[in-house]
Amino acid sequence: MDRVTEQRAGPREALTAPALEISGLVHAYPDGHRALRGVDLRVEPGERVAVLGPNGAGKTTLTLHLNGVLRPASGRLTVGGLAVSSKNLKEIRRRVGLVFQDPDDQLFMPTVREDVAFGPANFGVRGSELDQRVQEALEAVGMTEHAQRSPLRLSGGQRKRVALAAVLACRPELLVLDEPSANLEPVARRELAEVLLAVGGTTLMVTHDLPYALQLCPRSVIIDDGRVVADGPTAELLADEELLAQHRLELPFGFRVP
Ligand SMILES: Nc1ncnc2c1ncn2[C@@H]1O[C@H](COP(=O)(O)OP(=O)(O)OP(=O)(O)O)[C@@H](O)[C@H]1O
Repeated sequence: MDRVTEQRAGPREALTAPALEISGLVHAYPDGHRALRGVDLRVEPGERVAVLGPNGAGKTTLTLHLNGVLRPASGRLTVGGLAVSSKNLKEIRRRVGLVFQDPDDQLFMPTVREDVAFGPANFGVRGSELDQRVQEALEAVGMTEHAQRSPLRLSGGQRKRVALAAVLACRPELLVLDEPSANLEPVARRELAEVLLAVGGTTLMVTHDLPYALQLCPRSVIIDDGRVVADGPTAELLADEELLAQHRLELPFGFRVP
């Protein structure tokens, strides 16, 4: 590991389960490629953590383990103290809300409302509670007035908001976002940042957008070649030019970490 900066001061509460704990996670794809080579990561409740790293580092592979889409070759993951395993999969999927990079992978119902209701309905939420969850999630992302429209007719930024609302309506304990700012125009990118800051909660955000990581996530981890190579305050990691260069990370031209 190039560098590990301990972000949290003081003794840890031994009795409080971490929001996410990953130890020794190894993943090999069927062709034998080892995309994760022993990842360790602990995220406390309420933390917002950016996952940074070059193309092919293993970031998406990591996120797909968090709700059991991929199974590890070895290692262990827990979410709120519960092991990610086939017997716990339903509860793990209730706890972990994964927002994919491309909202088209997530939205498939005739209307926005039905898309946002789909997840909680699938977890058994019905009637007035379902209505309330849908309404709250649409309000949180500023899409209430579009509830009856087809997701197909929305802009890319609006579709991203609906995909986020669909996950928020499930009230996940851990929100996982894969490239939330990708393909967004500057205004939509800023508006989504405002939504994410207002939503709060424990969040893991994979991104190549380093200023976005700085704005939204006090802590970042850098993954390269299937391993965590740095973990610390985002401002400190992004101010370390040598560290960034070593892992093919680059701030936009002229951007200075305040
Ligand atoms: N289905 C697959 N079969 C074999 N190898 C794969 C598969 N999917 C991904 N890989 C490989 O695993 C490694 C990690 O890929 P992953 O998509 O997790 O990286 P990433 O960090 O998310 O990259 P990017 O920033 O480009 O999205 C890469 O070398 C990739 O080629």
